[in-house]
Amino acid sequence: MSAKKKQTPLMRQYFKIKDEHPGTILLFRVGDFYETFADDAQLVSKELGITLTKRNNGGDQTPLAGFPYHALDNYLPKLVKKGYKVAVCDQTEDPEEAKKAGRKIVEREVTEITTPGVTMSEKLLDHKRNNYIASLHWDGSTVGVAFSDISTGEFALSHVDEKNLDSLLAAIQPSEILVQQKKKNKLDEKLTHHNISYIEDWVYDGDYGYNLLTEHFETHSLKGFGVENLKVAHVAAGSLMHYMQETQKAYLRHLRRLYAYESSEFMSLDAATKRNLELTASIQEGGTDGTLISILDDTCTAMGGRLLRRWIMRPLKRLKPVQQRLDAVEKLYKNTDIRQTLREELEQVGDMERLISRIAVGRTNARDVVQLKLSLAQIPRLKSQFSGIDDPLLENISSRLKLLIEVQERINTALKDDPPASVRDGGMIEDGFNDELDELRDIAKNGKKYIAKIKDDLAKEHNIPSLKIGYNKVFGYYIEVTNTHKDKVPESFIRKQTLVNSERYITPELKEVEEKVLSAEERSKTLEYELFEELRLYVAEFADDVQQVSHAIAELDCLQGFAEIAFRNNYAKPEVGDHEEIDIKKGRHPVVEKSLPMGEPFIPNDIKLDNDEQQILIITGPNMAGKSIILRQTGLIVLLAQVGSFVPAKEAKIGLVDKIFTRVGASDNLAAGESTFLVEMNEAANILNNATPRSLILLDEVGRGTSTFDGLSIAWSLAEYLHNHAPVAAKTLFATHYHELNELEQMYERTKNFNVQVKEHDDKVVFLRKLIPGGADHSYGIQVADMAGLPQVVIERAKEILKNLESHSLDITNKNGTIENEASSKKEAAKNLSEKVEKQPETSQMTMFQTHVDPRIETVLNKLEATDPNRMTPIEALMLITELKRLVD
Ligand SMILES: Nc1ncnc2c1ncn2[C@@H]1O[C@H](COP(=O)(O)OP(=O)(O)OP(=O)(O)O)[C@@H](O)[C@H]1O
Repeated sequence: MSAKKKQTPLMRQYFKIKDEHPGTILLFRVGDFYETFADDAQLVSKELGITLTKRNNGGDQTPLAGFPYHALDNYLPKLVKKGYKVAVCDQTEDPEEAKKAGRKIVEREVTEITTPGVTMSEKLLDHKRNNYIASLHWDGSTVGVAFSDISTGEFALSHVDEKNLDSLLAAIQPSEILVQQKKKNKLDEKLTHHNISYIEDWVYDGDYGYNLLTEHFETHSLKGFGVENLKVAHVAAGSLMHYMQETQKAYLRHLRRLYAYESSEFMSLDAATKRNLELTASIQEGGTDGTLISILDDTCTAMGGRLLRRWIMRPLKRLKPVQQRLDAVEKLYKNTDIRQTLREELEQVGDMERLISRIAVGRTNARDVVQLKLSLAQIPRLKSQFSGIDDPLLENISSRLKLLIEVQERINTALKDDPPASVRDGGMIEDGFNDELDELRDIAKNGKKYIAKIKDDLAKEHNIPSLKIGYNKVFGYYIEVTNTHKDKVPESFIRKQTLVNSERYITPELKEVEEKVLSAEERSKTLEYELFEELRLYVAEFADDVQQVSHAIAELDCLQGFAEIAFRNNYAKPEVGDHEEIDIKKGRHPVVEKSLPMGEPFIPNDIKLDNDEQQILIITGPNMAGKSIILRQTGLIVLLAQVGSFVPAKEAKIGLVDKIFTRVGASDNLAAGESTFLVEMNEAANILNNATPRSLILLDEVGRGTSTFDGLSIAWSLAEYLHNHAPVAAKTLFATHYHELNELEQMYERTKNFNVQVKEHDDKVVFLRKLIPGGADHSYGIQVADMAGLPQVVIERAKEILKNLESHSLDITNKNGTIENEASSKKEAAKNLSEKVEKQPETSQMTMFQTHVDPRIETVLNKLEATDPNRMTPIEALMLITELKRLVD
């Protein structure tokens, strides 16, 4: 609303600035308040629960909502957490200056825009996770991606094929994504679930982006960063740099380098797999309870915590770096003393990575700088721990731990150990650091002493023992005399103020001293600020070094964390190799084993998968038997191994996996507004199109989101496809309630049946949780329902119905002949069935589905069998159809 009619000068200024910052809430500083007007005021008042009032605007009443300036740190994060962008507009001159220059209102400028993806505020950042903003640019099916975390200085570029974009975004989980305005109505639906900011089209034109980057990095090209060839990503990176500069309004001197993010270096995990494996967020509440990271994070620093999250989201795919991490973990695992000391030292390291970012950009104070110094002081202690360890990765980390002594010393001599939070009020700089400052401080201090002396002298001279000297902003130092002694006051005192019980005066002598003290104090505050700025810029010059050290510390922290967890939770070092076998002995689920009720042991299981004999394992077993847990623990063990961690197993041989896919049938995706079954099928299609022989596929009751027959058919043909169609042939665990799938074992040589064992005792099921070869013959669904406490009458009735269904299906089976009746051996049976599948799909379907035949079909068949159409009148035929219709309705 930029009203063009008569406006007050203040409102005119407001609307001008507001128009210059579309899409943001403008917090407009007026005196001691941040105000919002018009539509912003309505919104802010609703979102923050603050009062909505009105302000006179040239006769009109403009809605107004505001809060005191000191509440900014409280309210601003609340708005940004709700997904808004917030621009802070400050007064950039003293009202006195404005008056002198003949301006009616002070000048104002937007000093910072905070958005979900671009912030340095500790109130908005989680110290254990990166806050990424990504930028996308398309060229055909190639997507140029740039992403950055401005709070740590990371800035990466990548090219991905459009179909892999989901996986990349799942790995970085950006809080905000930048897209060119003209793509607005053409975005893929998956992307629209992200927080998207649309950027003006011109930013994507020509060399603008590339030039912005080379200007910032002060280079002629981007060759030195190894990203020169990522042309499409240059445009994305340019728009990202443009956006970050526009919002931060500062020189981002801590963005020191670009790097190429090679998706091909990392195992691919799409968003659904990350969700299903509950890596960093639980499916139920979205929190971290019950997630892999909640078990695995034993890092001691914020930087380590963030890196661990990145590692978990991007497991490695190449052997050498995996082995290097595992070897380093082993060294630290075996060396408990060193590990414990390292942990103690790491506990003392602050978040250097974010400290240096704030210092570099200028959103900082002396406390941050002192904190940085204390963290740097830990480096020699960390380094000294490595002397006894012979390990290439740990040695490499040690060599990257630069001591940065000169920075520490400079901070040490410049700053007091416990400086105040404000940088404008003095008290930060150490005595003896700057001569002029020492002199000014002396004057201020002596002046105060002198004032105390004046007080004593006056009290004595005029015999007023209670005479006081005070200070306020309005008339500076004053003498205060209570009414009891009023008559003793000499004429030389100049009266300034009358209070209820006392009078206040000044004297020329007092004013003279005051002038000296105050100007010295003012000057020293300004000088302290200047000295602090000088120090800040000096420290900022080391941003790159501090970042490198931070990365080394983060890596060390993750490795020691893995070692500590392995030690505490009894994990084993996996044997990772460049082969195609997965052989896990006594594997456990890292999260479930920690959350079982007291006294209930976790039952470990073996899993062997390969590309020759056991490519597809069909896992059956009753509800609650533990099928899903076996699938998930296999996925997690493979993932942990490729992250470089020990694994919850007695032994594990892991052939490098390039992608893990996990699908759970009928998973809820109502938020996305899609039918659960459609989602399930989309996901299945995605697997078949992307899996390779190196992939691991975990299918948990896929197909159950539709009718039994459809579901079974889909599950069956999925398994067939995975077995038969090169290049898929991916290792697959298929948990299912469709016992019919067990027939696949007879037909396809690399398919094997397993079941999770249970025992029946007094009509109750006892879960043994053991995975054994062979298919399950029973579902025990009714017994499980009984255990869950369904009313007894429902259970009894269910048993009756089941009996009925089973006897009907038996009849049909007998009519068609069972596989066992037709064939003497299992092998032959398989051959028979496979022939049927190939030659006579209808017959084979009957065989496959026989235990699920609807009893109504049988009735219909019986009726038809007893009918001779040649002997029926048209009316009789019509009546028969009506009767059959009634039967099936
Ligand atoms: N190996 C195990 N040792 C101990 N408890 C286990 C084990 N596996 C599973 N459980 C327990 O059994 C519960 C059910 O396991 P899970 O969800 O895997 O069953 P399921 O066979 O997939 O069931 P459904 O078919 O109903 O989905 C788990 O939540 C866990 O508490």
